[in-house]
Amino acid sequence: MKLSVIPSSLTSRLILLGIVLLLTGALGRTVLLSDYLRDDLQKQTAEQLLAIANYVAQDIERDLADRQSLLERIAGNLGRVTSPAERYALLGQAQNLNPLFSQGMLLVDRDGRVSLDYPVLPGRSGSSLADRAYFKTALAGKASIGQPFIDAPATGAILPMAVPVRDANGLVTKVLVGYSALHSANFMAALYATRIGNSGGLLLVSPEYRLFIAASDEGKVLRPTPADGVNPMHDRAMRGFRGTGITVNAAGIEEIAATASVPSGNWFVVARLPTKEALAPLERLRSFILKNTAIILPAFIVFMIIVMRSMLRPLMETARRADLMTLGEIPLATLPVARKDEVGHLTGAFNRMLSKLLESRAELAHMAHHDPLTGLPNRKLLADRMSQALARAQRNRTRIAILFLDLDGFKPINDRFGHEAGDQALVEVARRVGGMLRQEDTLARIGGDEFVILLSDLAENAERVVAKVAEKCLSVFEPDFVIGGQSCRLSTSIGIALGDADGDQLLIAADQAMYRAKEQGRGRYCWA
Ligand SMILES: Nc1nc2c(ncn2[C@@H]2O[C@H](COP(=O)(O)OP(=O)(O)OP(=O)(O)O)[C@@H](O)[C@H]2O)c(=O)[nH]1
Repeated sequence: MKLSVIPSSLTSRLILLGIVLLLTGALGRTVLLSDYLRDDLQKQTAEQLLAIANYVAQDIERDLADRQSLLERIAGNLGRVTSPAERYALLGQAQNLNPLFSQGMLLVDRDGRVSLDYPVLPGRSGSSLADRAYFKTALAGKASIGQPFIDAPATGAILPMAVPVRDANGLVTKVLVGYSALHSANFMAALYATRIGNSGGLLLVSPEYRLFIAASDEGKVLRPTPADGVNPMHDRAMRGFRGTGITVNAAGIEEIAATASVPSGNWFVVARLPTKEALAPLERLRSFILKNTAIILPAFIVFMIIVMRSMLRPLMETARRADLMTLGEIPLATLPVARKDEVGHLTGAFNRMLSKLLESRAELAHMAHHDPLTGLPNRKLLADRMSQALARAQRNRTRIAILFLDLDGFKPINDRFGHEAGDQALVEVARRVGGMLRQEDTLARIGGDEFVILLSDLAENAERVVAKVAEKCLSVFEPDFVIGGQSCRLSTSIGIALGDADGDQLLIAADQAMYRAKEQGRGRYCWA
């Protein structure tokens, strides 16, 4: 990802990250759930279809068994009567008691000719069934179910069933045939009417005749089954496979299918449902998650903006105040630590850094205004104090005094005892002279062995006061100095200037007066 597309604001980045996580989460959930649920749904659908197929197959099996046993009972009774009228009455009675053969019953002679039909319908009596396989099987002494056929469009497909009629010796004398309309209410009407889902349904298949015997889809009834190779699962079912599977039907639609046997008819029931429909809940779940995410997203963004702003407010405030400090719009000062979190930590660190900065700034300021050896104010600070004192003097009609001190014969001390010993002597001079001054007076070191005393707010008796200070100053040099372990004498020459106008002029005047003191023998003071 190019850096330029990442927003520079932390809030925007976190919101962007949140959106990415939210979308990834939604997408991840959709993909993972889809995979997990797809298998589950397919398995569950297959199990349900198998249960339906088994249930329908058992129902048909029972219907066939009921019909066969009814037919056998009637055939048994027929064997005991001989006159056509009695036989007709017997058939009528049986039909009235249990109308399982909705299209009636036929009594067929051994040569295949229909000798009796109930109810009497045009064209049936006298017709021949000699070529029908079910007739031949029944004639051979075995109950049989024939290939369904359509007699008249109104009745739909009819299923013929046949049983042998035996005489007292057990010989097959006739064949009793029963016709059931497949879609009659007490037969397979339910199968015809059953839909599984919107586009799924049931099929009853005869592998023997390669026919759809019954189907939820009326258009398939008595139509040939697909050719081999068109529908792999159908091919397996035709070869005897019973169970569940996923296949592609003749129309090219993938479907989940389950098969169950109807042994009496040598048929099998297929319960099927297009996979797309079976997995529809998955699609609904997917679109629910995506819609949900689309609804949540704006709320999430608003929530994130509010939370981020509230969490980052102290940070923004810290940055704002730090900006103002660097621009000099507010004084450097520590910031309040509002919270004990990372922002609080950062603010604390900022405060500590600021303290260090203030300390080193104070140190620098001190260094800029003080003599590093003696710690006394330097020439710059002296100039500041002089200008302040002069301003006061002009305001209050007072004067200031400058006492310019230059040590006498300091060079030989340096030469004799070394520079370090000379430094000690300078520090001692600063200590002694500084010690005899008042708090409000200023002692500055402005050069190698040059010191200046600034006395301010002097009134009428200025000369007397200043002279006294100059004398005291000379007196502090009277005790010997211990330099390099040896006692030495040290003195100073002092030039004094009094005034209230120009500080530089006062300094020059005091300096010149100091030179005169040197000329007059050193260890004394001279007035400018
Ligand atoms: N130890 C030390 N010596 C310094 C320092 N700054 C200046 N000096 C020395 O102080 C001396 C001052 O020179 P001068 O005032 O001409 O020497 P002086 O012997 O006092 O002469 P007069 O003022 O005429 O009495 C020089 O030798 C400088 O090297 C310092 O910080 N430490």
